[in-house]
Amino acid sequence: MFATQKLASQALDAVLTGQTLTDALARIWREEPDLRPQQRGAIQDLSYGSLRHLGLLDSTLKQLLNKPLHESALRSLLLVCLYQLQFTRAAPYSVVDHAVKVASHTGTGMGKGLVNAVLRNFLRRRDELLNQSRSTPYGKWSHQPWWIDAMKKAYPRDWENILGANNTHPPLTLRVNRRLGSLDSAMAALQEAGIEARALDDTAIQLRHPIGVDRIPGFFDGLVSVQDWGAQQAARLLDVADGMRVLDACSAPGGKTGHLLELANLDLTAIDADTQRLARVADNLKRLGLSATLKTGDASQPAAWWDGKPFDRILADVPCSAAGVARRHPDIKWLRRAGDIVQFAQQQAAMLDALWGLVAPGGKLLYATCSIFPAENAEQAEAFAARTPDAKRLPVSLEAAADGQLLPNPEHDGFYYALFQKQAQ
Ligand SMILES: C[S@@+](CC[C@H](N)C(=O)[O-])C[C@H]1O[C@@H](n2cnc3c(N)ncnc32)[C@H](O)[C@@H]1O
Repeated sequence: MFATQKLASQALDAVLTGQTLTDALARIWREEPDLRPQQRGAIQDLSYGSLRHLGLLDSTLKQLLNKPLHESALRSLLLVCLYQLQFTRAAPYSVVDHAVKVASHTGTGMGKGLVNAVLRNFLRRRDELLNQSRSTPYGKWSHQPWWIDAMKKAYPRDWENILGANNTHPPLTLRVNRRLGSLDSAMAALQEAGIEARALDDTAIQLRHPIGVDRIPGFFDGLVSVQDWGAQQAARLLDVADGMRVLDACSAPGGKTGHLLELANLDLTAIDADTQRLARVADNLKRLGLSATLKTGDASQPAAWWDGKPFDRILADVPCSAAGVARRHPDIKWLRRAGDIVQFAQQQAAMLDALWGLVAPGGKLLYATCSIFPAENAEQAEAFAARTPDAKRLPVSLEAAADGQLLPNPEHDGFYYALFQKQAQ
């Protein structure tokens, strides 16, 4: 436990000083190549879990300290330990013993006594401390106050469900490749492998317990892909047919590119601004046995990569705050600033305007985000429709959300879709 506790604290500390959790963990895997898979799993569980419940843990730690703790490495260690004591089955004496040892190797090494006292005090006063922490929105919902306020304002009925859903473990959903099999064949393969699952519709299968892709039957042969149910709506809504010229303008890592190509024989161009991420589109298509033209490019500057031939369909799955997938990336809850939403919205508007010029008359553009902030979603779509006379807004036929806004729940992540058709002039 010594190594996992120490390295999870380092990952948490990196996020609290501004790094993404993905980058923080990647650095740890690089620097500690000898970690066993089980240890890696434990480090992930501890760092993800601590970030999920950070508001509660932080509020509790503040009560246990007589004065603010400026040594950030020590503070992160205590937060991870409180997470272990409250949310895992680790034996309390072992958590405390290891934490004291980690503290002697952490920062100035002066925190051993403090760690021991704080953790033992927590064990003695747990209920009283947690009740007090949960009496504030920050402690109760483990989100930044501006985020909580924004959700209350945007979703007066649903905000508590949304914040609660953001703190749960995300579901793992598969998309059946209908070119290579059927829902029934995929369900049968799962059953044979002893993996409990249920169908969400005629293509999506949710596993009861998330597992690694190496254990999913048919994954490496392209029979199924991992894709949230909410994300699976994009390719359906775009309504593609054989022979169409299609642009996937922000394509990496290629989840929706692959789905589009599974649904019809398309002349598809996949763009992404990030060349390294674009390589993942190539990998995904290879696994599925599908192909597209891949180009590194900026969706808001098509002059640099467009050949001048209009597209029948464009998917604009734009970069966004990712607030709808916060449970998959709990660091987002702490790294985002309110001003980021405004910046994302400006970038998205520029992309929409630039891409609209590439749509053929009668063609369609689907605007998509994995956000739940209205500035990136409904307000963005309304503003675009208002300033674009030849854009006709089409209804999105989503059972789960007539207005195109899916909110995170046990079945799917938070997503937004708005569909526009270009009117012939
Ligand atoms: C939401 S992700 C796309 C997910 C992808 N459509 C899928 O389903 O797998 C947004 C992508 O936009 C890319 N991106 C960011 N800025 C961009 C820009 N100016 N032009 C094109 N792509 C951009 C990012 O690199 C990222 O891969």
